[in-house]
Amino acid sequence: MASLVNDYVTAVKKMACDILELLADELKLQQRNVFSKLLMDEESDSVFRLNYYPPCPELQEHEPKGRKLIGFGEHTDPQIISVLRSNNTSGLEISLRDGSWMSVPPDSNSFFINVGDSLQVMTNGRFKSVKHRVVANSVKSRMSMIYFGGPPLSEKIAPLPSLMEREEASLYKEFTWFEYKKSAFNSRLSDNRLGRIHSATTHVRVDQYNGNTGLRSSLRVRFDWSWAWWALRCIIRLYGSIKGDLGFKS
Ligand SMILES: O=C(O)CCC(=O)C(=O)O
Ligand SMILES: [Fe+2]
Repeated sequence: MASLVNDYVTAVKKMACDILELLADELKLQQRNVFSKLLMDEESDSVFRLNYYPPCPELQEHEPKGRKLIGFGEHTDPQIISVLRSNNTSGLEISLRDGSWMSVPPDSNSFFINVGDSLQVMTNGRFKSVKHRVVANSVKSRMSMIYFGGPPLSEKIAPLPSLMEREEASLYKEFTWFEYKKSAFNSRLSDNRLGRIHSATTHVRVDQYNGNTGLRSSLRVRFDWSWAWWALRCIIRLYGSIKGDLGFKS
């Protein structure tokens, strides 16, 4: 199993590097490995994560129309690039400019690539890290696996001087990846992290993240208050029906 995961991560990392080199070409950067070398570095702080979202049958039955239960709250990925693969269950949504959410069609034969916050900063906003979330599915479980390609902890992240046009203002202050990760623990998942390091602000305070370094795999289901509310209502309903079975009046 461990070697299967390692083989998968090695292959996906290579693909992430190829994509980053194509992006560097697109930006007409002479050093086409300027992004990919951060993932290739021995000290690269990359993470591999498995997410499991159980089906939520109660959703269809009881949720008022239009309301969605959240499996993974809205956020942007903080690293450089994320490569996601899922089973054929829908749930992933991206936030559009007007604030509405668009569903990403599930496709177990495709990869979904996300620009991370660090790439947004290095490109001075030319590439944007898009906000996304996962909503619960009422009938099928969703599984996803994501490779998050991150730089070494000590790497300084700032807009690339070779990219900046004359007189172009740097939109972000420089920070190390370690600082960004550390401050991640002190904020909420949905916080606008990059807003805090915008060069108009007076200090660098960075944000959220699952702080482990190195390769890591984990299985988890995100906690969200809407789930707690839903669970509470299930318990109340269950309690009501048990009382009924036992002959109590509800
Ligand atoms: O499970 C998914 O489809 C997305 C999960 C995600 O965005 C993440 O783990 O950062
Ligand atoms: Fe994500």
